[in-house]
Amino acid sequence: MGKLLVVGSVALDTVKTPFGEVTEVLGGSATYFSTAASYFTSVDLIAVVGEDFPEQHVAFLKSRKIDLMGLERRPGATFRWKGAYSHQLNEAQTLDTRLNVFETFRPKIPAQYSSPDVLFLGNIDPNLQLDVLQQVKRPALVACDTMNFWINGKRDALWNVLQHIDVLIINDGEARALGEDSNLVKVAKKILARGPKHLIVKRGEYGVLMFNDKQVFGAPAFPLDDVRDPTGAGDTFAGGFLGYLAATGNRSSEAMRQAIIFGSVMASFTVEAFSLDRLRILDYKEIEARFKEFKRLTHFEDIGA
Ligand SMILES: OC[C@H]1O[C@H](O)[C@H](O)[C@@H]1O
Repeated sequence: MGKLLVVGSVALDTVKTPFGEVTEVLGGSATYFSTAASYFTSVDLIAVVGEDFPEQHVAFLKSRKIDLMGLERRPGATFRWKGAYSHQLNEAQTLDTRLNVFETFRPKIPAQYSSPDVLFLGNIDPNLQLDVLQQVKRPALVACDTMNFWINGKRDALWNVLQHIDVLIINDGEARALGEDSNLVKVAKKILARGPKHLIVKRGEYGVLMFNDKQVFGAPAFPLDDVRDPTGAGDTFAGGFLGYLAATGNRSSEAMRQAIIFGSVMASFTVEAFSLDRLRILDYKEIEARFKEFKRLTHFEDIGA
């Protein structure tokens, strides 16, 4: 089982969707990512929280066997995010962001974490992503996320990061902004020419596309009776995807496709409830069962010669 290192945010979220609202619940990109990945492999987490971060959340992350040696607790308040969704549920409207201790976060990689098999650089300043890369022995697989704020504000630093990574995992809006084109196929060609071997484009309810120089693979989002809160779905996808690849150590195109489906399966559970509430009560048998349902959902016969 490979070691997976993640750097990103741990937050307290206040979220409103047409199906309810929650206040100051557990959130953050690294939280969703590491919880999803913990169903497949062992995870080391690098993040920062303030003095006010509830002990029960630490206990939850520990219960998932996530290594928290790299979870810094600093004087001040934990990062807070407030968002709302319309009936569309595809895009969050950010109502308030309080970076608090996250504003001065400078990830320090403990010696014990410095040789991961897989590294996920969550959505932080690209200069910090580069700094993390310099602190570790080059893992077999490096993936990263980003957002429009960095695409527009620190484009050169971001392109520099992309030269050093294997997989870029972003949503369709971010991909179009980075590739400066509305056509995702053209965007993928542009981005792949600049470094990453694979580009994964998350398209919310439309699923996900994976591009590399040989092929394109697509998976739908799993059709669900109840979608209550899409927060963290993309991070959960990345956690399932990289968790599975870290666990198997296999980088074949078959394994990459399975990983896409495991990522989609994990994201489909996250959106069924607010915060990490569905992931908290998930067991591996449910993950396998939904993986198999996915296979049935997307299977069709060849028309023959
Ligand atoms: O990526 C999801 C996270 O982004 C926002 O920053 C929230 O903290 C939320 O949990």
